[in-house]
This record gives sequence, structure tokens and C-alpha cells, in this order.
Amino acid sequence: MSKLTESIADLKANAGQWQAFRTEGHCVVLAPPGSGKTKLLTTRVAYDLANRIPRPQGAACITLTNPAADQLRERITDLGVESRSTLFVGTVHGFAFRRIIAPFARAAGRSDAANLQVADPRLARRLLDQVVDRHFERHEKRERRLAKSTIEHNRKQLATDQQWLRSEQRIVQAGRKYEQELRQLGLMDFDDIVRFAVELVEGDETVRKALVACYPHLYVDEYQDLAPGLDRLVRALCFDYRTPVDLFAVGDPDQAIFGFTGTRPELLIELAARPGVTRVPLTVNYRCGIEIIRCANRLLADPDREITGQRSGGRVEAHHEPGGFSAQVNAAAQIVRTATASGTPLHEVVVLCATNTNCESAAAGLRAQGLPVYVRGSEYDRTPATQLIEGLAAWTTLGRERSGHRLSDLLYGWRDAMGNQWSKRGESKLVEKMLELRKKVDAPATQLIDDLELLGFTSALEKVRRGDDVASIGDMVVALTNGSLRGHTITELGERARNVDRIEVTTMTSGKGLEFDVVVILGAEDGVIPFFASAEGSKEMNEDRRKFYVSITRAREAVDIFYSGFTVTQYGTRKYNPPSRFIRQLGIIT
Ligand SMILES: Nc1ncnc2c1ncn2[C@@H]1O[C@H](COP(=O)(O)OP(=O)(O)OP(=O)(O)O)[C@@H](O)[C@H]1O
Repeated sequence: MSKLTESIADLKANAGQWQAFRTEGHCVVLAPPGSGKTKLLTTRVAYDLANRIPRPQGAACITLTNPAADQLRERITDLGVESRSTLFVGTVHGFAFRRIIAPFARAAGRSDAANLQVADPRLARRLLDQVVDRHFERHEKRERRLAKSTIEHNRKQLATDQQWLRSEQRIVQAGRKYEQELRQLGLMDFDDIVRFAVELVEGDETVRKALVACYPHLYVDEYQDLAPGLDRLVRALCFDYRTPVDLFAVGDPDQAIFGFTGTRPELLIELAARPGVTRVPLTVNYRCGIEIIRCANRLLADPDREITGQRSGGRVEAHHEPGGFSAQVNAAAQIVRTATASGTPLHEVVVLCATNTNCESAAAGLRAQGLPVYVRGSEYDRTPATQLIEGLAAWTTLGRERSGHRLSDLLYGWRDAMGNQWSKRGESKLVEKMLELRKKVDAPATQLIDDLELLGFTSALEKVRRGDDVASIGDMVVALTNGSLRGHTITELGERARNVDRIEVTTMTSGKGLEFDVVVILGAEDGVIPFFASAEGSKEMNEDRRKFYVSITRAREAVDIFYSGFTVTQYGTRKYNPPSRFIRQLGIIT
């Protein structure tokens, strides 16, 4: 039986999943963690492409972040889906730029959008800081913070002139100046991408018709994380005009954790309530042991929300470790050893921390204990370009089966990146290089990048105006030559594409969408999670609580949460921090 047939058979056994799977027209699935939302979505994509969407038509499968898109791609590939030029699996920003702005802006008369490069996000952030600094006095720290967050908020919400004018004049001026300076540099930032794409789709019927012809089906994972601008894009494609794209969206408002990007989880609820949309709730959590579900549910605003489990058992425990964070890491190492001694593979254990700094300390501490550690992309952003390089490295050194990468998919990624610089000859040379490198798996990873450069990889990305991808390759090269990945071989770079036999260490945010047998949470002090600035009852506090909820619900079997009762400041002084209030709310300490 193929994996797709098996997966369909699983869905058939669950009435809700089966209803959603068979829905014709728009369908929105609202469901808790582990209830099979991604399984349902990926199975629908695979089934639809095999049976309902004849070539040359395709589909767009989108989510918010690159790591989530990576997961989606992996799961879709695993179900046997073959690449096609009209199949897009990636982030919503990637879709907006690569599949809307790049091909259509010029033809639609938007030469302003057609000539701009996507800015390296760090450069855009620096530019905003500089512009705001120039508009405020040195001592006006609070005002500067407010100005930055207002500008970011307004840009993400695609605020109208009227909405902008509700803010202080200096904020409005700084916002305009920031945009002007970006344009003078020939750049657009991520918020511009959304705005241009929305304007193109809302304002041009030919663009809409072309998109519907290429991507008659739109699948959105983690819909609760889409900011209002992106939600407008989806609505414009699927509801507001006569040639609608079929929408299949899944999400969970209780897992909305990207408030800083302007998301409003209620948009998902509104979407599900629209006329013409079949709303399907799911209630069975297949992932977590029942005790984990019971505990996690105590964190919810609506603790009576109906969530049942399929797995018995499960354990959530809190541990007071008076020796501080490093003692927590050592205790975590012991938990890992106990788990592996009873047969749990290392890659079925995740260590989650609220901050990047704690992740780095945890990774260093676990390595010092002799444990192999996998850190999900902290040295460079996992953009489609760096993911492609990792994928090529993995395919070259580990082969098709072990790497999980098909050469044909990688070549589609190559074609997409090269844009109009792609040639059959260049592609044949790439394959030749990959086959040559199979004999040199211990060569430095930089050799692979040098080979790609000779084939014009970065200059093509520049020509297709993907400045964010170019910046991520630059960071990858720095990490491999002078940074923490110095000396990595092609094999080691390929191993970064997929975690095998290592403990995963990542932030609570990046752990979203993943699942493990054992979850260890470190640094669970009040002030860290929830963050000290999150006031009781505020939306920030609710978001911190959801982050904790998401973290706990990654586990199938066990959750171990550590706290010390204090943190150490950057000046080395101890600061009293009680255990996270969320541990109390779980009902496992008094
Ligand atoms: N009908 C089913 N039968 C068996 N296993 C299932 C079924 N539905 C889902 N699962 C399994 O449950 C687990 C969780 O599924 P999935 O990751 O799709 O859930 P999710 O709702 O997307 O989770 P989250 O929102 O927490 O990321 C996976 O291991 C999946 O294979």
C-alpha cells in the first residue's frame, strides 16, 4: 500500500478528518494540537494533485515561516508528490514575491514593484532604527520604541493614510522616510511584498485570472499565524472575485504565537464562519498521552474545550534545580540518557528554551556532556536558497533514501532560484558536479558553495531580486569559514537538512509544528516565560501562555520542565525569579 493510500485510510477512520478530506469547495479545519491538521492538509494536497488537478495546473501550499514550510515540503514529498512548476510549497511571503510580484508586476504596469530587490531583513531593521533615531531626541527612549513598534504595526496591517494619521506626526514622518530610503536603495521589505501582492491581486483581473489558472487550489497550514495583510491576499484570491481559488485552510487559534508579526487569530474564526465555507472541527489529539492533554488543557482560556486523546499515559513533571541553568542542563542530560537507555532515539528528544541565549547555553552544555546536538538553523536563516544548498549536500552524501530528497525536487528548486538565468546546460553541469562530489563527501562544505557560485547561483538570485536569499547564503559562508560551522564537510552540511540521531535544541517558537517522544523545557522561570514585560491579562501574556501550551503539546510521552528560582543577569548577578506561573497553572506544583 502506498503511503498516500495508508494516510487516506487513517483519515477514513476519523469522521471529522474524513468529512474535511471529502469537502468540495472551501474548507476550514479548526482543531487542537496533534489532531492531524497537517496530516489532513498534506494528504489532501497529494490526493488532489494525483486525481483532481491535471497538469499544467498546480497548487499553492503556504505557511508562515521557512522551517514550517520545510516540514510541509518534507511531508508532501513523503506522500509521493512529484514536483511541477505550478506546485508551490513555501512561505506566504515567498509565494507573494516569487509567484505574484516577480512574474506579474511589470505586465500589470507596476514598474515600482517590478524593479525592487527584496531587502536583507537585517538591513531593513537597521535602516528603520536609523530613521527613527533621527526623528527623536537621544533621551526619548520610550518614544523611539513606540515609534518603531507603531511603524512596524501599521506597515504589517497595510494601514490606510487615515489610520497612519492617528499616530504622532513624527511617527508618520519617520514611517514615510523609512519607505523612501528603502526605495532609494532599490529595496522592498517583507511588508512591502505583502502590500504589492495584495494590490496586484485586488487591483488587476488579469493577474487574478493567471493565478487561478496556475494555482486553482490554495492550501494554508497554521492559518492563525497569518497577519491581516496576508489574510487579505487569501480572501482576494478565494472569495472576493468571480474566479475563486478553492481554499483548504487548517489552524488553531490557541496556537497563535506570532503576535509580533501583527497576527490576529480571530481572522481564522471569521474565515471559518464565512458563507460558502465548510467549517470542520476536530477533537481527537493523536499525539499526546492523555495525561499530557489534561495538563495542557488547564492553560487554555476555555479549559472545557473538547479535546480527547488516542494515547494512554503520558507524564508532565516539574523539577526544581537549585544549581541554576547549567545544573538544569546537566539534569536534562540525565533524562536524555535514561530515555535512550529505554530505547528512545536521540532525535525523539527535544530541549526547548524561551530564548536563543538559553538555547545556545543548553546546546553547549549538552555537547560538553558528550551528547550529539542538532540546533535548527541558528547560524543562518533557512531560506529556500540555504535549504536548497543543504538539500543538495544531503542528496550528494546521504543518497535519495536517507536524505529524503529527490533529485527532481532539488532541480525544481534550482530552476526556481535561477529564474531567467536557468539553462539546460547549467542544470546538467549542476548534476555532473553533484555526482563528482559523491566521491568527495569529506570535502569542505564551502567547496559545494564554490561550485554553485561557478554555476552563477548567487548572481542569478540577485538578478531575480531575492536579496534575503543572497544574505542567507552570505551568512552560511561566514558560518562555514569563520563561524561555528568552520571546517564542516559536505556530509555535515547535508546532515543539517534533517535531524538524525541527535537531540534537537530549539526555541519554543521554532518547536511549533514538530513532535517528539520526550520534551524537556529549560529555564522555566517567571520573567523568562512569561517574559517580565508581559503584564497579567495583556495580549503578550496570553501569547506567552500559548507558547507554553504549544511546547507541552509537542510531546507524545513525557514533558520535563526545569526551573531554578533565579536567573543570572548579563552582569553576573543573581535575580530572584519564581517558577513560571504557567507551571502552577498546569497544576503540577502548588
Ligand atoms: N487519523 C489518524 N490516524 C492515525 N494517526 C494520525 C491520524 N491523524 C493524525 N495522526 C498522527 O497524529 C500526529 C499529529 O498529526 P499532525 O502533526 O498532522 O497534527 P497537527 O494538528 O498538525 O498538530 P499541531 O497543530 O500540534 O502541529 C502525527 O503523528 C500524525 O501522523
